[in-house]
Formats: sequence, structure tokens, C-alpha cells
Amino acid sequence: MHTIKTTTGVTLHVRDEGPRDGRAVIFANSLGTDLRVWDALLPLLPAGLRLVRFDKRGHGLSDCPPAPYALADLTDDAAAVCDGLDLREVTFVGLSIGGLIGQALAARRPGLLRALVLMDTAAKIGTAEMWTQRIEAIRTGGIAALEGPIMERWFTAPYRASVPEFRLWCNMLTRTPCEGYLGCCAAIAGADLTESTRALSLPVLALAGDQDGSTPPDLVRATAALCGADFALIAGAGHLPCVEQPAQTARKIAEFLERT
Ligand SMILES: O=C(O)CCC(=O)CC(=O)O
Repeated sequence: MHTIKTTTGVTLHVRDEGPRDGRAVIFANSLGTDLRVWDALLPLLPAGLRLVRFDKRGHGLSDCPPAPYALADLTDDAAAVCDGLDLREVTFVGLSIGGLIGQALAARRPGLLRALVLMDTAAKIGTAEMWTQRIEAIRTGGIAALEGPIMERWFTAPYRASVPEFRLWCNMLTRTPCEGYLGCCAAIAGADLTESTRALSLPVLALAGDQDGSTPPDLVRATAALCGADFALIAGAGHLPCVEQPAQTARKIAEFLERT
């Protein structure tokens, strides 16, 4: 377990595993999850990689400054993790809002990133109106009030019906600090990376769960087309393919690492 303190004084929870001289791969989690979202995936990746993951602000064990956050704040945090660990030629794997952070970091620090994996994400996620409604609903009823519909977007029906760990993901979501969740909602609401993502020139792989209800496959495919990314569907997964189909997801990432 490591900590990185950003220049604005936010302490981030970081895990840094694998050989220090291995190829650096950093993972950024989604809204309402923490770095445990990568637990099933990481052991399935090729040996010898340096695997770094962190809880974005307001999630997991990282500090939770008051909402709202801007995508630039979250991007600064990710840059602070890379710089704090002296990572070079980084492959960035970002899930949903983590993918927004990856796109923004690739545009801002082209020399830092070697390749980008965009998992169940887009250059723009939802509309400002949709996020305002979600923020109001959570201010009124808490995150628990939205658990049912969020879980329908995150996981396929068979997973929700029969996998015991499903309850743990519900708990992770509803135990996310409200302020952290709302802060990140504001960051997503204000983010439209269409133009900067169109200008990216690094290798990009876009992945989408074929039953993702949050960032549906067509939305992810459209973002892939913007930056000339390879696109692949993960069969039998919702918004979190790294949880629901870790072996398929690991295979796609391993093939991408092999050729980049
Ligand atoms: O998962 C994210 O990071 C944002 C996209 C989203 O809306 C997730 C959800 O359906 O709650």
C-alpha cells in the first residue's frame, strides 16, 4: 500500500505491484468503485508488468475533498501518481470515468503515455442534464436510492441473479462517500473530450461489455472511431468487464500490450 500526495494536498491510495523495471501499466477505476475493481483482472495479465492502480479522489481510501471536481483535477491526480512513482512510457487503462482521465492525460502529457486502453468509456458520457438529475437524486435520497438501476447498467442479469459477489459490488457503490461520488458526477458532466481525443496519436484499444447500460457499445465504438482505435466487444459483460469477464478482458489487453 502506497500513498501519493498531490500538489494540492490530496492524499491518494496507490498499489504498485510487479517488478519496478517492468513495463508500467496504470489502472483508473470507474464511478462508485475503488481499485479492487481490478482484483480479478490483474493476476490474468502477462508476468513481468509493473501494475499500478489508485483510488481516484473521493473513492476507496483516497482523500475526499468537497465536491465538485473537474476532470482537470482528476487528471492532475493521475499525473501525480505517474510522476510520484517515476513511471515512464505508461500504458493507461481507464474504466469509464477512468477512461476520461486517460484521454485527458494522453492529450495533456503525450510524452508520458505509450498506449491507452479505453474500457467502457467515451469522449463524452451522458448529458449535463442527466448528470444534474443524478446529482439532485443523490442529494435527496443518497446513493442507495439509485442502487437498483445502477446495478442493471453495471452487470448482466445472470451475474446479478447468481453470483454471490454481486452483493459486494452493491456495498462498494453505496459505501462510496456521497461527496466523492457527486464530485466525480460533476467532473463527468463537464467533460467533452471529442476534439482532444480526435487529435490523439498514440495506440488506443477500446473495449466494451456487450451489455453495458452505462456506456453502450455504440458509444464506445464512436469514441474508438474518433482516434482510430481498435475496438472489441467483451461478450457477457455489462459496464465492468474486468469484474464480470476478467479472462476475456485480460486476453484483449495482453494482445494489445504485445503489439504496442
Ligand atoms: O462508471 C462511470 O465512471 C460513469 C458512467 C456511469 O454513469 C456509471 C453508472 O451507470 O452509474
